[in-house]
Amino acid sequence: MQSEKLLSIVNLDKSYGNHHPVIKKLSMDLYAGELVAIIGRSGAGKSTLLHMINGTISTTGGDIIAFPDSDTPQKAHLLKGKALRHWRSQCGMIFQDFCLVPRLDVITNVLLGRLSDTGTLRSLFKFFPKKDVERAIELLEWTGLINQALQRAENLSGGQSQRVAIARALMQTPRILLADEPVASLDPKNTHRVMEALQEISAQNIAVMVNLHSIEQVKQYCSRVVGIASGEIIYNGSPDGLTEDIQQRIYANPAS
Ligand SMILES: Nc1ncnc2c1ncn2[C@@H]1O[C@H](COP(=O)(O)OP(=O)(O)OP(=O)(O)O)[C@@H](O)[C@H]1O
Repeated sequence: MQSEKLLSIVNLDKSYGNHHPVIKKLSMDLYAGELVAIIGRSGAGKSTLLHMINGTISTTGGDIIAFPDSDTPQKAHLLKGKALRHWRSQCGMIFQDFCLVPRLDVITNVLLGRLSDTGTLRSLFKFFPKKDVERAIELLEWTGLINQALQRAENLSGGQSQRVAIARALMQTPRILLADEPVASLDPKNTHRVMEALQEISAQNIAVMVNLHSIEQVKQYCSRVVGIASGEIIYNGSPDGLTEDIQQRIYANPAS
């Protein structure tokens, strides 16, 4: 049975100001349960793509359709205010530098994933509904960090911090998780734990889209890979089909 299509990106364009376009007529779909790697040279447009999906960077042209086959498809790139906040709760994001609040304890950092629903003031005074606290505990158990729940986030290692960031993103029970170079600063052991966590998330029928720099990681963990060069898709398919020739085209110097 075909998985549910969660996202349809159609002829997406992006230019920053009057500069050359960084994303050009890019089209791709995303399905529930996939772990899709986005690869390409530095500057190829990978982060820009993820941020446009999440609504933190505006688009210049084209469409990002959320839940295209549902009864209520939405143009995600046009959402504002409450509707945009709701989309971001359905489409979580994690980053290379984790973006935790260092002086807050680990469990509060996870609970901050519910900020849009809880409200800033309540969160500041650590008033969280019981069901949210129970969910945060569950997520910390899953990430193997329950013993660190009351430690300040600033005392965690990079790998632990990234797992907390993942738990925080999962607090909203998103349908899609976007990960912008989540293992770029991690050692091999922590990279493995984070990539395994992303695999487990996709196995829960969540679509995961991850920017990666290592072909080895793509082949080891991902179900599909999209190779981008200068804002255009060069390859979209199985990691096994990523031949030397295709890799050369993806990583070719744009000036050559
Ligand atoms: N705010 C901005 N204003 C102008 N140009 C920008 C801005 N953000 C990104 N760019 C440019 O857009 C292009 C794509 O950048 P982007 O960060 O999306 O690439 P990337 O593939 O994620 O690179 P990396 O792997 O180094 O993170 C680059 O040429 C970059 O310099």
